Amino acid sequence: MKPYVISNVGMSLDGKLVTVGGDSRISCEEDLIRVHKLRAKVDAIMVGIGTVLKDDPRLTVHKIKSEKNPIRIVVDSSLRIPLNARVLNKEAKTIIATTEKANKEKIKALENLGVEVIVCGKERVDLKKLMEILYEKGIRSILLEGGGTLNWSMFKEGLVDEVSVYIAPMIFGGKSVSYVDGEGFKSVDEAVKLKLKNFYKLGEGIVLEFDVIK
Ligand SMILES: NC(=O)c1ccc[n+]([C@@H]2O[C@H](COP(=O)([O-])OP(=O)(O)OC[C@H]3O[C@@H](n4cnc5c(N)ncnc54)[C@H](O)[C@@H]3O)[C@@H](O)[C@H]2O)c1
Ligand SMILES: Nc1nc(=O)c(N)c(NC[C@H](O)[C@H](O)[C@H](O)COP(=O)(O)O)[nH]1
Repeated sequence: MKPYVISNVGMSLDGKLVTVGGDSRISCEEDLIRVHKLRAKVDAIMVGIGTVLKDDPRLTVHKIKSEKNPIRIVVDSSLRIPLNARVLNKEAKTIIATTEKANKEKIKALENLGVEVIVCGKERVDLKKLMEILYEKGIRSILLEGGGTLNWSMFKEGLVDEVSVYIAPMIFGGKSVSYVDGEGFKSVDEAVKLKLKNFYKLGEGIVLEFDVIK
């Protein structure tokens, strides 16, 4: 058994999550409210360490009123997370998923901050195993916020159930982080297939919502 996973991003029309210059101001204010309503509905929010290192996100519900904050999950193979990262603050519970490569002292330092460290995987975090562990902990829904590398692994492993994307009316061009990176599928047959279930204008952009066809 695994939690229900919703993948959400804000992306440019050409599918990028950030410009080649590292600027990721993509979602309009209305979309950020939509994202925080999503955050308020799920048990946990999950990102890769690349996102933490670039954005230093809080991963809490702060754009709308909410009684609780979801659990924050960071996938971080070699525990590169800085101890002063905002996602480690006291505003919500945080789980770091890492691998056997992780430095034991760093694990202790994180646990001293009240962070739960889950070791699962040798080189990279074993995401299938992680989903089972999180389900056993009572987590039934996860908002996967990216970035492109973690999104690839989650789609590749068939762990994503729903997709919602905000497409901003912008073209970034260049080779920067896209919605789903990684090695990619070789053929259309292998590609993840989606069923469009809703779409609507939001601010200057458009939101598309899909179910993943399993
Ligand atoms: N616009 C948006 O909606 C949005 C959302 C999230 C992130 N971003 C942007 O995306 C960029 C970060 O994306 P990224 O791809 O560099 O990093 P990422 O956030 O996807 O983190 C990837 C890292 O997670 C770790 N990891 C451990 N186990 C893994 C596994 N099994 N599979 C994959 N990764 C695993 C690895 O260290 C890997 O490098 C940043 O620039 C951020 O601003 C944008
Ligand atoms: N949906 C979305 N649209 C964006 O334009 C953007 N840059 C992100 N980025 C995802 C990142 O993980 C964090 O959502 C932001 O960096 C905000 O972080 P906060 O948790 O609000 O501090 N996500």
